[in-house]
Amino acid sequence: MKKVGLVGWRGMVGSVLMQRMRDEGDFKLIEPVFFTTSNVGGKGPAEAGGVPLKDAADIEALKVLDIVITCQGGDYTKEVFPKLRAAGWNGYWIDAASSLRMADDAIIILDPVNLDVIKAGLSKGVRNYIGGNCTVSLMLMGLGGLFRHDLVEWVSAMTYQAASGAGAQNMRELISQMGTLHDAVKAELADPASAILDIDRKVAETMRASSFPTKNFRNVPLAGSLIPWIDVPVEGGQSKEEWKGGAECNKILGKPAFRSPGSIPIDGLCVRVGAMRCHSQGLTIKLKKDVPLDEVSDILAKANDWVKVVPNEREISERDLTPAAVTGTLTVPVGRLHKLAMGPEYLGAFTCGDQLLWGAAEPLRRMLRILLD
Ligand SMILES: NC(=O)C1=CN([C@@H]2O[C@H](COP(=O)(O)OP(=O)(O)OC[C@H]3O[C@@H](n4cnc5c(N)ncnc54)[C@H](OP(=O)(O)O)[C@@H]3O)[C@@H](O)[C@H]2O)C=CC1
Ligand SMILES: N[C@@H](CC(=O)OP(=O)(O)O)C(=O)O
Repeated sequence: MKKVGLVGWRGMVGSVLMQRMRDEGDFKLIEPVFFTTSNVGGKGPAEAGGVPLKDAADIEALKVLDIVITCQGGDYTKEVFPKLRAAGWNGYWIDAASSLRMADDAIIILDPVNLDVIKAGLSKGVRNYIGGNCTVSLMLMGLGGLFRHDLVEWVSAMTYQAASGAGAQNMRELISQMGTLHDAVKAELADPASAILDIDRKVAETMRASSFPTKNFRNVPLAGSLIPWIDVPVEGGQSKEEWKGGAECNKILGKPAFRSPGSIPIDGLCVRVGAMRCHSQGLTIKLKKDVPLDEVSDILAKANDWVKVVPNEREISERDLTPAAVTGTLTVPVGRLHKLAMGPEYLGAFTCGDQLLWGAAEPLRRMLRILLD
């Protein structure tokens, strides 16, 4: 049995990964070894079999492993990965963090979309397999069929990203904000005769007050508002989250580097909204030719087992194409499919997916299974 080290297993992404591995029986196929950065010698999960947690910075302890899966974060990767390779370790490194994604000796993993790229990497001896950015992975899970059929000239993605993408503390803060807003107008809400503009004014005053809980969202409200910037600025007016759309999508698809000849232009604006853990995206897709809508639906629906085409009708879109419907599931609905006013090659679409499942944990455990097969 392969010895598999798990680092970051108790964090938010790690906990989702652990649950999925339990659900799919992955632990029966491996000898798991659990690590920690904060509690060496402490008690691991049930799967640790009573073996105390090992030090995640201990290169000697990591060196004996066949595979390391880490959800610990980029700082851990930057610190430990180079030392482990420098010590001669030749195992497989599977990572949720972005640090190594664009490295020449790393493959970005999303096997329902790029199993061919992963297999080519394995046969070339690539040892580093990195989960993609959540927004990118969810877009490709939804639209993979159009890319596979080489129908896409370019894509503009306007995103509606959940609090979970910013971390566990941000999810808590979003709920605190919601509660604080409700508390501020509780009495007025209970009185059907109260004026809505008074309620609105009080809500606005509350979210602008210095006492409003905003520490984790860089001192701005999210509940009742939105944040039109995600991650650090990069060149050309983009945020890094927006840059990842082009850079990572092309790499996942095995295309030339973003902005070089043969790559697919993918760009847009990334926005944080008050959803909990599902990222949504409104997409404008320039097709290479006028493909009839029924063909588009068919191509999308057949691309993988998780994508679900939602008919472009009001009730079913309101019900099925939302974070509330999708959260906690692996289903990636894609809908609002229609040709846009710009012309028959311009396709409008909307998709939504759980950013902790396909956006983070699921590609990692599936890569493990590919290595075990
Ligand atoms: N959040 C997201 O949406 C995505 C995150 N990622 C990547 O995954 C990495 C981890 O993200 P995420 O899981 O959100 O980070 P978390 O902050 O939830 O967990 C990271 C680590 O923090 C430590 N930790 C400290 N206090 C606690 C606590 N109270 N509960 C749980 N863990 C605690 C744990 O390490 P220890 O047990 O060693 O103390 C844990 O492994 C990110 O840095 C990013 O690189 C990738 C895709 C999406
Ligand atoms: N940046 C993403 C979450 C994330 O962790 O992305 P990445 O894995 O590319 O660092 C968000 O805020 O929604």
